[in-house]
Amino acid sequence: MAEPTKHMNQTDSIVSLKGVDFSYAPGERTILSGLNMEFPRGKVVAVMGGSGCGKTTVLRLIGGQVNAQQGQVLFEGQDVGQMNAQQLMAVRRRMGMLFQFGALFTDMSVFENVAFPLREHTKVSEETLRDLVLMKLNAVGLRGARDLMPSQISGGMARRVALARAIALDPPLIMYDEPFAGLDPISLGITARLIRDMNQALGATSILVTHDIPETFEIADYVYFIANGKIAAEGTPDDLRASTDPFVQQFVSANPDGPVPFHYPGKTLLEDFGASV
Ligand SMILES: Nc1ncnc2c1ncn2[C@@H]1O[C@H](COP(=O)(O)OP(=O)(O)OP(=O)(O)O)[C@@H](O)[C@H]1O
Repeated sequence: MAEPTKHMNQTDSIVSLKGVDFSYAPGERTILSGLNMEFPRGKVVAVMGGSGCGKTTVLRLIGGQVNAQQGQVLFEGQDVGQMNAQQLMAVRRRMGMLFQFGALFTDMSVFENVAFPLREHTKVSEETLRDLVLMKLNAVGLRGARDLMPSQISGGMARRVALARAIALDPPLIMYDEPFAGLDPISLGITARLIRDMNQALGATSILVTHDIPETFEIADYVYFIANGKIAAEGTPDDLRASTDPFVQQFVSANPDGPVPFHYPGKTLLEDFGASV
């Protein structure tokens, strides 16, 4: 197993997880156990791993939607788990979030979707708001689509609108939960490139929860693999491609079986069918 955070600059992380233990309810399965992660400013960091390993849970911990039972989740040096509702609201303004499938408000135009966080959280004039929204839409190539409704645009375009909305308040941290899910290969490539470019343009830090190895390795500076509640492997995409660790190999080569088993634990074939195959 890799040593935690061995390549990371711990002194300038926007988010740090330190010895985090988490389960959804007392006595329930431990999802994360003694987890240490660093998310350095300015970087794109991917969080990968098998289905149900706790990737989205990491984002929820950072956003303060759930709290660790042990350890600390630091955002800009402050423990998110210790914040009151008002402090949480203030820090969430500094976190852009692109949810799984990037759901848009279906009864609002593309323009109004991107304007929403600005209207909610700022008191800018209509004129400034218009300029800000058009700038964000321009950045994702959809300035011309401002008056369309979500039902009139493709899935790939919707994802880009959701991205423009996530960055509307110029957050220093952007979290993406499965940003590539359900996209065709071209939209997928465009979205990946936009995530990288937005990070650069905003001087932000991006956390990317995803299953898509090729796109992720193309744009991430650093990758964590979670398994069994811990960091099973970590490194730059080049480190991981060169790794001989069977766990990393299974993911990088997309093998269905390996250290991460294909079968959910249960009865043996012999017990279920009375025969071994
Ligand atoms: N609200 C909840 N209450 C109880 N258990 C939950 C809750 N949300 C998630 N879980 C469980 O916690 C585990 C981790 O879930 P999580 O969504 O973080 O996984 P993930 O790695 O993001 O999975 P996927 O890649 O399939 O989206 C899963 O086993 C899931 O069933």
